[in-house]
Amino acid sequence: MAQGYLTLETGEVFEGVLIGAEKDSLGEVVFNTSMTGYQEIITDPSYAGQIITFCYPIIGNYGVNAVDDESIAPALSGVVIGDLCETPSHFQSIEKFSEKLKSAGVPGIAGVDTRLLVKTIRSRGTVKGYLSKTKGTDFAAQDQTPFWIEKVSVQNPQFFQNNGPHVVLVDFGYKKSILTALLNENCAVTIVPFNTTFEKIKSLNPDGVLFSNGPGDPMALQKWFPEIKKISQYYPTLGICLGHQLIALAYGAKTEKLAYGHRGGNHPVKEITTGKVKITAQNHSYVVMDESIDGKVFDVTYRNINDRSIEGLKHKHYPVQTVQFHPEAHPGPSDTEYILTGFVKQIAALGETQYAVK
Ligand SMILES: NC(=O)CC[C@H](N)C(=O)O
Repeated sequence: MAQGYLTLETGEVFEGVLIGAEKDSLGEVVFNTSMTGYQEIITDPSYAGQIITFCYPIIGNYGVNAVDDESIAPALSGVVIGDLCETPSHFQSIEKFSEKLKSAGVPGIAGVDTRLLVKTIRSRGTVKGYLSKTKGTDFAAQDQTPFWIEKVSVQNPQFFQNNGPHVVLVDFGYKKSILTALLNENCAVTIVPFNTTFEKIKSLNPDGVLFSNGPGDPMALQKWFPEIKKISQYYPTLGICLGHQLIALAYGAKTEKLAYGHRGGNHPVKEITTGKVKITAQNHSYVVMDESIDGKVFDVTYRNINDRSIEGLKHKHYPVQTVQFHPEAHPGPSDTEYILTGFVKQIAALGETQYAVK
């Protein structure tokens, strides 16, 4: 295996051996603290454009299976790991982690002091990094931030027949587990491209709308905020992660970037109404700013225990709720699965009573 380097924009260089696809890569270097779930993490479309550092030291030990991918193809820019296991052991394993990276066209670097790298990101904030056989790069010349959502969203609507309520899933880069959770509740689901208009959604006659997770800065979708607002005023709506941020923005709130994001499977959030703490799966850089919330429009439903950031909103008049964390889990705990099942129950009940605005 060839020697390689991860050069940070701030000048630090980390050495290791190159794995996966043989190509140079530029990305935002982030870290995930989950102890398991590397397959779900690399296939989560929200990581598009990012180089993920796995904090857990051994990666690859249970291989890669045929069922846990969260999307058709990984969209991330690279991985950084400590100890790569090339002798996986698990009854479902069909290939090695390094083989998966290679076939998916994802470059990586192993044998890195990931603890030091994570400490560096924690002190510097999220920085860009360059993965290559050689040290360094001209970041200014390399730099361009594509509109990732366009690359990961479906091109055309996809319909899944079922005998329960009909949910339109607006795809900014949805995780398969969101679809699976809806199908498990017997929902019929239409997945639509991120730029689907209110009128088009109306023609699909849904019982509820779910705005998915997705990569990048939610402000990149600014021109769609009026459509998002209209849709959520007309249909019972759930927003997950990017979907949460978009709904908040559509109603006039603001978002900001965290120093190094929340990514992992053990983020504690408090449910305000009950005072109960749930352990959640998270993967985000941006948060809705507290002071930007209009208390006449939204109630804050969840808060992060570690930094008190907003983790959920509920509209005061419309049946609209949003969560910054991932109730569909995968990877991570399913403490908050009730949010998805509750949404389906809610739209089924509203459908029966002829939801007033509709
Ligand atoms: N998982 C997500 O939907 C992430 C949302 C957004 N891209 C962020 O980083 O904050």
